[in-house]
Amino acid sequence: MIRIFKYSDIDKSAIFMRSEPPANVEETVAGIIADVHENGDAALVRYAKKFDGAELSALEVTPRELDDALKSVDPCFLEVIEKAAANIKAFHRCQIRSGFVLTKENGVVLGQKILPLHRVGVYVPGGTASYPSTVLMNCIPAKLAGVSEIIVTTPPSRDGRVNPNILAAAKLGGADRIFKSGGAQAVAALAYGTESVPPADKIVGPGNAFVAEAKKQVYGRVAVDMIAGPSEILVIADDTCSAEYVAADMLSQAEHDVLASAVLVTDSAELAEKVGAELEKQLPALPRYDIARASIDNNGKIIVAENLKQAVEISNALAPEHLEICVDNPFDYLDMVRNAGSIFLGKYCPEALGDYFAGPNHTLPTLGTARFSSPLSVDDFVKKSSFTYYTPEALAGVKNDIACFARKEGLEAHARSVTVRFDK
Ligand SMILES: NC(=O)c1ccc[n+]([C@@H]2O[C@H](COP(=O)([O-])OP(=O)(O)OC[C@H]3O[C@@H](n4cnc5c(N)ncnc54)[C@H](O)[C@@H]3O)[C@@H](O)[C@H]2O)c1
Ligand SMILES: N[C@H](CO)Cc1c[nH]c[nH+]1
Ligand SMILES: [Zn+2]
Repeated sequence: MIRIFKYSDIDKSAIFMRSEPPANVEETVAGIIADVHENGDAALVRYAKKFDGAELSALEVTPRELDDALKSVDPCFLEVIEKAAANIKAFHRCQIRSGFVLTKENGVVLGQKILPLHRVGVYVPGGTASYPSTVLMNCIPAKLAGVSEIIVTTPPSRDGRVNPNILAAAKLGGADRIFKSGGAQAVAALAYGTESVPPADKIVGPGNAFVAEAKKQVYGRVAVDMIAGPSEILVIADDTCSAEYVAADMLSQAEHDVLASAVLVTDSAELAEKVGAELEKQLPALPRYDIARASIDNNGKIIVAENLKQAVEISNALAPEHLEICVDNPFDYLDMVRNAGSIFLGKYCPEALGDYFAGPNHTLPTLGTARFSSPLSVDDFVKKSSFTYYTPEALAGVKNDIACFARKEGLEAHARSVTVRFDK
């Protein structure tokens, strides 16, 4: 049963506490990373057996496997992912930035170049569900940025294959190579490289607590996008909302993971009770009942606030991955939102729209990291270089300033590297 809190009456730490990851996740992940670093492919094959129940003879998906899989995919599904891909492309195309050049009258030229990353690893979750949508959400912005090589890695199913729908999305999204490896071991392979898996410059994509922890641990050796861990939804709703819709939206994220979190913040004690009852009504019909049940019981919350302004403040403090503002005038509240990965406005904007179709990215910061992280975007797949050009006359005009600055730092060689050009 979900817990209902009255905001004014309770200890705030109970509200702001996040779900605890499994015990020893840090040590487990550190051990797996060290093993993959040392033993390469052999460790990946061993973990595929241990965690995914798959006996692998090769780690990479072959062109033949890809072709066979594509033939087996439902043609209606192919049409759907093509429509979704078009929406995702249209949205992310607006994120493409070009460099700039600043020229001054004295001949100085300054500028910034934007360069795509060379090789990117995309983690596609596949433990308890399969996520072709994640393939599109990660490969499309990488492609638009101009990444040269996109490596997808995802857990194999027990028969040693990759779900054909994932392969179809990988083909559509422009993935260059696909590997059968999941969890912390896949992240380690992308960070260090193995005999089969080439090391990536950056690892992107969401995953469970093991994947999120592994990305934290390899950060520095490679770049990572963000902590995109177990899914979260926070719904702000008033008494004009349908309890049925609100409960359905909460369950849509609860079903991802026992560690997922679904929260309702409302100014109506009546809606709070109704949504609590509605969750109980809808839960038993879900095929992923056990996961959603555990998520709602352990991490679900309904918070009754004094008014909707306070509801937005509570949401800002929680910094959820997804925020739904289910009221009649949602745009009235948009400016007050400070921390949220992706915001869904109005009563006909269930979060699943964003998971699959609308266009904005669904790889989003979790665990309160929306305070400082952004949704995955084209920006994640580029880096910048700046450039500077000075004429002799322009350098002469600033030589004394630079020499003065360098000497104040005690760096005589810096000063001389400028003045030497004018010593004769
Ligand atoms: N934040 C986002 O943008 C976003 C998007 C999509 C999905 N998600 C999240 O991705 C996650 C998907 O999780 P999943 O589990 O289905 O797939 P997953 O691919 O993330 O994890 C499966 C792998 O976890 C590893 N693992 C499982 N138990 C382990 C253990 N005890 N010790 C070591 N490793 C272990 C195994 O290697 C397994 O292959 C969910 O939490 C979902 O909420 C987040
Ligand atoms: N809600 C997930 C992000 O937290 C994304 C997703 C993919 N498929 C379904 N949902
Ligand atoms: Zn989802």
